[in-house]
Amino acid sequence: MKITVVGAGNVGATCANCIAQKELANEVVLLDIKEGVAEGKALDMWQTAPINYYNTKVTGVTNDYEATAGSEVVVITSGLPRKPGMSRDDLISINAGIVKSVTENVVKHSPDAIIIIVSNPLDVMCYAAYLAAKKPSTKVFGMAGVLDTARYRAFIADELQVSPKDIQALLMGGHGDTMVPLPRYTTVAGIPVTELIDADKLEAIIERTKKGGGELVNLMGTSAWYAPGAAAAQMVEAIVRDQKRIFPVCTLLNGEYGMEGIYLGVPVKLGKAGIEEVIEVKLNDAEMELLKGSAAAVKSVMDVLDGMNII
Ligand SMILES: NC(=O)C1=CN([C@@H]2O[C@H](COP(=O)(O)OP(=O)(O)OC[C@H]3O[C@@H](n4cnc5c(N)ncnc54)[C@H](O)[C@@H]3O)[C@@H](O)[C@H]2O)C=CC1
Ligand SMILES: O=C([O-])CC(=O)C(=O)O
Repeated sequence: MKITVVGAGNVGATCANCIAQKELANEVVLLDIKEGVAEGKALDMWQTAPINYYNTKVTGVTNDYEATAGSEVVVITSGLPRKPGMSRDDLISINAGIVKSVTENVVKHSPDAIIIIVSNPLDVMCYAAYLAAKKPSTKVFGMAGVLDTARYRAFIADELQVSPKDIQALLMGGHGDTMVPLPRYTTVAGIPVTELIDADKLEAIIERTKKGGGELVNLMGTSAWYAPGAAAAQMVEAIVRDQKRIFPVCTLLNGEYGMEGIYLGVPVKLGKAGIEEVIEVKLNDAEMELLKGSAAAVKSVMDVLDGMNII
């Protein structure tokens, strides 16, 4: 089995490395447009195989989609990351064209592949890839919620001084500052988080989560990669091992949550077929208002994409 990661930058290389270390495929192909970069990073990774004891062959190519042919899963990370002072939405003018052309090339060589989008602005890049791929939306979706809930769970673990393994959480909406962490659906080893952390502290954690990407951009001058790469690899694992994991994933809504024709983060079941089920949890009025607000923010960026007339 072959898995391709497009974009051998910070996130793509990290994701490919996680996939190889978990031995999720026989071969991982890393593709980039920058001459030699994917080849170099793949070679460097492959030289960790004798140290980290894995067999997955990692190869790198410069824009050669022939080498990606027959991939079962393709992760698309190509595109610009933001710099301090920018929002993810500011990336649309460049990244929309990149995601469109990459998706077309991917589908040409791997028509049956499940495509996971990582490039930002995430929700709208999923929509762009869906339009370019001309495939069912169950096979074209995006990584954001796994990362955003991981940040939220890590902050809760810090606050309570407990293992991050014991924090379960749900977060919905777009991958922007309007995302909706849901404390009512957050537990610590089954205990509602609201019984363990007081409301003010929980609110501060929620606010930090919503701006979690920006916090890292301000620290590093570019955006995060360890957790994003690992999060995308965890989605790949759920698919190739048919795990039926329940993750928040950016997916096209077809009436769920009263919304239609918009990519938004909601809980789904992820397995061999891609998105096997969209799960509709009950939201109270306040939660629903927040979700609608987040959807409105995504919709305004979708309108920018439509105005670009590239797809
Ligand atoms: N969905 C999420 O939660 C997250 C999304 N991101 C997004 O992921 C994207 C990648 O971020 P980084 O890896 O940090 O950036 P990076 O700049 O380190 O890597 C991007 C790579 O894409 C390559 N690339 C550009 N155009 C290409 C094309 N047409 N074909 C193939 N490769 C191409 C570049 O040469 C570069 O190596 C950004 O848009 C960033 O905002 C980053 C973190 C989390
Ligand atoms: O913040 C960014 O620009 C990158 C990203 O999506 C994240 O780390 O959540």
